[in-house]
Amino acid sequence: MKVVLVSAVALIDAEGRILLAQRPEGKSMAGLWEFPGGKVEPGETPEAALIRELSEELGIGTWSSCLAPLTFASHSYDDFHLLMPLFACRKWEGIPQPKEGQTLKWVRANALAEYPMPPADVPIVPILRDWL
Ligand SMILES: Nc1nc2c([nH]c(=O)n2[C@@H]2O[C@H](COP(=O)(O)OP(=O)(O)OP(=O)(O)O)[C@@H](O)[C@H]2O)c(=O)[nH]1
Repeated sequence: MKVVLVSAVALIDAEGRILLAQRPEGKSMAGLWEFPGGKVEPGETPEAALIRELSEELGIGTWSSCLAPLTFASHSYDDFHLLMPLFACRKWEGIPQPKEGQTLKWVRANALAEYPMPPADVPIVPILRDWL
């Protein structure tokens, strides 16, 4: 089984809400809500991949020093095994914009369960809720 490393982040605003992005039509798992992030390229650190993805997907900037390791997902899909570190981040520059056709939503921790997420993300939700 191919292990795919994806770096993701819980961006947390001043009111303690978390940013979710809804996958657009035409992509795998369209309509599901996920944490911003994406695949780590060869030679890239998870932190660098996330900083790159946040710029590409949301048009915001952040720093490795502002990415705190929180938990991870390890989940077998049909065609690959996802290993996804999840960082927490409370500090960035700019305002998140949907630059890749996603829908963005700031969600309170206790409302996360109302947003259908990829199966890999489901065990993360209670961890995040307890931590916040
Ligand atoms: N960014 C992100 N990806 C996630 C989450 N949960 C989850 O299973 N994934 C999976 O991790 C992979 C992330 O890849 P990506 O963001 O770089 O690429 P992509 O959406 O174009 O994916 P694709 O290769 O399925 O079209 C996707 O297969 C996505 O479905 C999550 O919370 N955030």
